[in-house]
Amino acid sequence: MRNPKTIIEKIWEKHVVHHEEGKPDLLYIDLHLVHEVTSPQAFEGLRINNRKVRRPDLTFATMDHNVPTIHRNVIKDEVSKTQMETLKTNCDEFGVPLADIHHPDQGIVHVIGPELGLTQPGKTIVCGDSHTSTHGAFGALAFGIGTSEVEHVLATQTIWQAKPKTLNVKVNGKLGTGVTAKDLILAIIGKFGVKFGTGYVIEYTGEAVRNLSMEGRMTVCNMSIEAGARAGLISPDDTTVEFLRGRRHVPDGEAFEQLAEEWKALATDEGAIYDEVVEINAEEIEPQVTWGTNPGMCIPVSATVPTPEDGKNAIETDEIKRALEYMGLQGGEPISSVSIEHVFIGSCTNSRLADLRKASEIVKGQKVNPGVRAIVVPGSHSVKAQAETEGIDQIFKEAGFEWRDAGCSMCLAMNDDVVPEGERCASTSNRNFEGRQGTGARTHLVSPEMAAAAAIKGHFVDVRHLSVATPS
Ligand SMILES: CC(C)[C@H](C(=O)O)[C@@H](O)C(=O)O
Ligand code: SF4
Repeated sequence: MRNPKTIIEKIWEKHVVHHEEGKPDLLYIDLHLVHEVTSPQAFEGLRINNRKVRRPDLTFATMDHNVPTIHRNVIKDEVSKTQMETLKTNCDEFGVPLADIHHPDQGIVHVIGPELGLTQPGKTIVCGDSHTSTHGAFGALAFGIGTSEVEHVLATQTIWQAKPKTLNVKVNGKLGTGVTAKDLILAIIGKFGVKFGTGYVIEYTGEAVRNLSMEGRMTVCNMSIEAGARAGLISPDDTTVEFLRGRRHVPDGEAFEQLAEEWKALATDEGAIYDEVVEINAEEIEPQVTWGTNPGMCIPVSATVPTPEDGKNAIETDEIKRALEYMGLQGGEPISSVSIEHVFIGSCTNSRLADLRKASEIVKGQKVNPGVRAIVVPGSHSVKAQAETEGIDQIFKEAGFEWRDAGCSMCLAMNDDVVPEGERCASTSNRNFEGRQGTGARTHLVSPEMAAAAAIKGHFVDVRHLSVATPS
């Protein structure tokens, strides 16, 4: 091959509408996803300027951040209510398809895109939401944008973007039994830090990445933003093609086979050069638990919480001290000795059917620890319905979990699902920032399996050594 290219370069080149040396490129956008929080001012801008949505057919909206997960019609918070009503009015007026709160397609925007087959390899995908990187799992160039950019894309179907640098995160070897995609991405961020991706689009490669399911790949790409990256993606392969086969927005028959070949040809060419490469060995990764207030503050479940003395310099020492204080930890205690009061299984990181299935395997026949309140919030209406068909809801309910309707929920506590001040939550979401799940709430990020095990035991446990038969 003459000029081997990364998938990032290939997608970029296909979408440049206007290029001027030394300036950002104007990129064509294939799919614009919209939710209630970051769109109101954008639509208002169109109205003021008397503009239309240029391609309503390439735009898709849903309600996810604010939606109640019990009593769908009772929206107590006025801001939430207004945002949802405004989205409905805007979509009606501008002709944008909307999966509203009662629609069977409703769900977290990053769960329904792939589910409906709207997310496809090679597409440029944007949304006024940082975790748009999730869609990169399909070999799409997908990134979050701000509200003024949402308006620009609505009006023009294009966006100004500086060409990003490329970073290859190569994951060698195989993940061990009981070690998940969530543990992999936490370990990556733990090793390289929350800023290592700044200015880059990451491509995840290597044996462990190839072996991941599409759900696992979405979990990894979802958290690219927590590494500071613009986006994260994985070159498409047969796993990608099979996930998309038969989905609503992909063609069928011969047209699909042809498209599948085009998709696979997008994969990074042998010998393509990245601006930067980092490597990690999958075999060394254990199930992870975050102990602090950013996703990089994570340790293997067998480890002890760091102390300020572990800081490599004054800044780090200070960061550890502050995080320990917020989290109500001493430092030096085994993370497995830390007890929790809440468990949240949900969010665009880990609320897909595969996540719920795996968590339910741990929960089956067990009881939620009496000191724990545990909730499961499926990522979409469709995930919920499928889980119910499989009896997964029953497993959770019999164990004492609450089984909710789809939405972002306790991931960021914009609805009623809040962790009270000073209380601790094992959460399958992607952010453990101060106040993320409620003022003063303490979040520990884990995989769905680890969250399920913590719900049963009341503290963190290594799922690999979990003896579910002997409750402790
Ligand atoms: C509300 C939205 C803008 C925000 C984001 O961009 O990520 C939210 O989804 C989050 O996860 O914090
Ligand atoms: S589930 Fe959480 S991370 Fe994902 S879009 Fe909603 S609020 Fe953001």
